[in-house]
Amino acid sequence: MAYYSDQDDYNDDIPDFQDEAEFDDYLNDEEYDLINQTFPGLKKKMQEDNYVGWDNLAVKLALFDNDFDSDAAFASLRKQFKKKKVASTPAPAPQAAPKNSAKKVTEDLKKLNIKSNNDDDDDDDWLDDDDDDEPRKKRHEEEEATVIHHKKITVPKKPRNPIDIPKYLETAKPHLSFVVLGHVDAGKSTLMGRLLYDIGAVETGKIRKLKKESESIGKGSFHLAWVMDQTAEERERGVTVSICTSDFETQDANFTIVDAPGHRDFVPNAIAGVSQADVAVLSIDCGTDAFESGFDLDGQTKEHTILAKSMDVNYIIVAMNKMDSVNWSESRFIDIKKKLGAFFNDVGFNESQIRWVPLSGFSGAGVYKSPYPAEQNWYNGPNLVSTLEDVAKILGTEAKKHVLDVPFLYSILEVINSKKNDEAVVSGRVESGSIQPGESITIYPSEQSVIVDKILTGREKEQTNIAIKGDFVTLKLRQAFPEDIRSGDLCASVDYEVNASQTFKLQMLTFKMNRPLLPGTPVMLFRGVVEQPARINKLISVVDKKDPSVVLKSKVRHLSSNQAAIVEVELTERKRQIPMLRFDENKHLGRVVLRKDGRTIATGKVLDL
Ligand SMILES: Nc1nc2c(ncn2[C@@H]2O[C@H](COP(=O)(O)OP(=O)(O)OP(=O)(O)O)[C@@H](O)[C@H]2O)c(=O)[nH]1
Repeated sequence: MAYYSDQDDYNDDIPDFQDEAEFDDYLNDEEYDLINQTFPGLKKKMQEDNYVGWDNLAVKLALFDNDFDSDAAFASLRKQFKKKKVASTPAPAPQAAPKNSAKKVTEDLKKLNIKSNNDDDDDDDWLDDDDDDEPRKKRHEEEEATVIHHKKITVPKKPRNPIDIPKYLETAKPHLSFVVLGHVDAGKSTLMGRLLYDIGAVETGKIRKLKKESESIGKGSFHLAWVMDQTAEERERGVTVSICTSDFETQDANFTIVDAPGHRDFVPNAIAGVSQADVAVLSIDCGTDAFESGFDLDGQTKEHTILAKSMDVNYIIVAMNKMDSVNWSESRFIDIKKKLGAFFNDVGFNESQIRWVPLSGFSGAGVYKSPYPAEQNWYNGPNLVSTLEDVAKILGTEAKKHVLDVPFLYSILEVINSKKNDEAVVSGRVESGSIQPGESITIYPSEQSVIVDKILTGREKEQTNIAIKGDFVTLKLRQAFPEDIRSGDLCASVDYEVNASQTFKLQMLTFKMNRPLLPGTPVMLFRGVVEQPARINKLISVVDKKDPSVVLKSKVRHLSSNQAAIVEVELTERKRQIPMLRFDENKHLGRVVLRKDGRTIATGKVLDL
């Protein structure tokens, strides 16, 4: 009886299946049921025993050829595929082993991301981070000890119904993602609730229900603030949630609001949110003294703004909120604009990158359709939605330059449960290039090559034939091992190589620090929605902030606040690596943030892997 492999011919009776979906379609109902009963167990066994090189189709064909007898199918698969060495496999005794076998085992372990016994990294170093990071520590500990590498292909599969991309780009609506930042109680949730409601993204019935609920607990004004949370709750949740997104559409553009749950008082979540946003909407409470307390004392507004700037967010839209509470006072608006403007300039935003919109999230004036009241007779500029549309057009034109002749890169933000065997459903953001149904992609770090079966977009999750840079889409993937996919994983064109290096060179800029930064310092490294313990291995040089090619000092013992430097960083977590990219490969994915003791100490660009 013939078994499937890349090289073998099939048994004459069975057609030459292109992929698993085709095989599933070939089965009659009874066979399909039998496959579904036997396949998960056998697949699990292949994974647990660390067989490599096989795929779902191979397992299914083995079952089919062996009349759905799992033991017989396993016996045949064992003949075809080899096991990969894992940590529990005892290394050969040193005296009996060939000269370089220990090195080989270590290398094999490295490939599998398994911490070797010889590894003297102290993963607990980073435990001195403050309590803020406690839940994350737990998550790291709970993660599986290995990343199983799967079958990787390098020859791309063509789209099922190819689209003329240049033509598509001429007419495609721009897409803009934005994160809402601001001090506690600055009116962020009310503003977003108002926006979604006025735009028609929330049904009136739902708002009525929320209003009733909020009034019943004496917090009538909260119904708008609850809209975002309710939308998030109703989504089908996957195993990991790092950020939530809400989509809405206007005549001129598509938008995604990025919401990092709990980011209000938890900077790491704000980092995750900012990392997925093209622009930041900064909500400022213009109420008497409220701005001053948010801006001067707490500093959250400042830290968020600095983070946004250093993470490639190049536009800031200032929602001058709660203007109703100061009777739409022009002088109050001017006063705050002056103070904040000076700070934005210090951070590196120039005038053309900042928009100021007076509004009231509560009444809706200045948000979308509601007109300003008579007292506001001094501002004739666009409202919040028109401002967002303007920026979407500018950035959309820019994004379209990064669609053709560049690799497809996609950050997975959420893994959504799927009931189907071998189907993974993921949501995330296209970081560069484009994707169409039928194309193959590889997911890192598990290196599994999968087929994009469907692309879903927008609030209604409608099917689309293409997604391009900047789009937030859900991908339905076939031939996948969903159990080995996590939020933070990276998808890439199959002919694009993503490096798995644990050590890399970083050009970084230090923030205000309490203590100097020494070689060996343990830190938490944030890249997009993932974070990993890391260590500053070497301080290579101090460079000029404006021109990093100018070395100011090459023997560096420590780094102080506000310095630009080239350093070597090592990821000390061996359990699961971050697929890294250089800054020159992708401006977004090649950026990291470093935190220590609950404070952001530096941001950086990955130079070399
Ligand atoms: N006067 C006035 N009050 C507002 C406005 N927007 C929000 N508020 C009130 O300000 C308070 C805080 O609003 P939220 O929307 O919950 O603020 P937030 O920034 O999301 O709050 P956190 O999530 O706690 O950071 C609530 O009591 C709101 O009713 C506004 O435009 N005008």
